[in-house]
Amino acid sequence: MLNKILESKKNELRELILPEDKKLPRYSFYDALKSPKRDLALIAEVKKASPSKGLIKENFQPIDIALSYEKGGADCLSVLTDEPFFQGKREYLTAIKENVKLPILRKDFIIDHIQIEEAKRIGADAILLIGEALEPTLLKELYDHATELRLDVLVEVHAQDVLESVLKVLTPRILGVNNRNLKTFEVNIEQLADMASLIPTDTLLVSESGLYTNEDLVQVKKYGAKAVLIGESLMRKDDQIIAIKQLFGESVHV
Ligand SMILES: O=P(O)(O)OC[C@@H](O)[C@@H](O)c1c[nH]c2ccccc12
Repeated sequence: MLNKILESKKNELRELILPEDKKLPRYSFYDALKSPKRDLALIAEVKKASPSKGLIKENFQPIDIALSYEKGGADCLSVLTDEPFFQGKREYLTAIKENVKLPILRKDFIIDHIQIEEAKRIGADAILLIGEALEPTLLKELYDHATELRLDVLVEVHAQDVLESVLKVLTPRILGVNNRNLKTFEVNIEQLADMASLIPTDTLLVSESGLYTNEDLVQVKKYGAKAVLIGESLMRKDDQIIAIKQLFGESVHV
């Protein structure tokens, strides 16, 4: 699946026209994760569909979802902009930026410098770079480019050997371990425990994907995660404010 997505992305980029720079406000993704509202920072994802789950949200209202995430005390947002596989749109990100004051991660498959410029113009505060999708040299070049544009970078890896090769070329300020294998879609939370000892002490560790319950959060925190990135389990609920509170084990009065 990952290879299929990357092939399609290459074709998409041939036709990419850069949007105008809307000069939207910028917020620090890193700072928000560094001083979270709870003992574990939350990056809440605005996600309509995925290749593994199909349509996740009927009657998808991206701005309403993002506003509820903000009210529920999310620290940052992640917004899918990939269209063919996740039914995302870059317009969703811009519309959310215009309505919500939280730092936003652009969730897409970035393989080229032009997408970094695009991310900045549409109002992203941070981008995602996936270790499994990029040669280490290109990963480093894209990382440096984003940093020059003052975008934060979430470097994501799934496998331990990929983590090792990434760490040879750079020390990311924020590192995400994706519990989901993007090739097989299998989820494994425990593998974070084995990888945690390899992560540099100054790097902020994010546990991504497949987190559904408060027990899951307690577990990844024990493994050293300082933040979690959650989409599906929040999106599936009718009320995202209640969904966040339940996930964090807080009492909900209805
Ligand atoms: O919906 P979940 O299982 O809570 O996962 C969210 C997020 O981690 C997932 O959407 C994701 C992680 N890495 C990605 C890379 C591309 C697209 C999507 C992703």
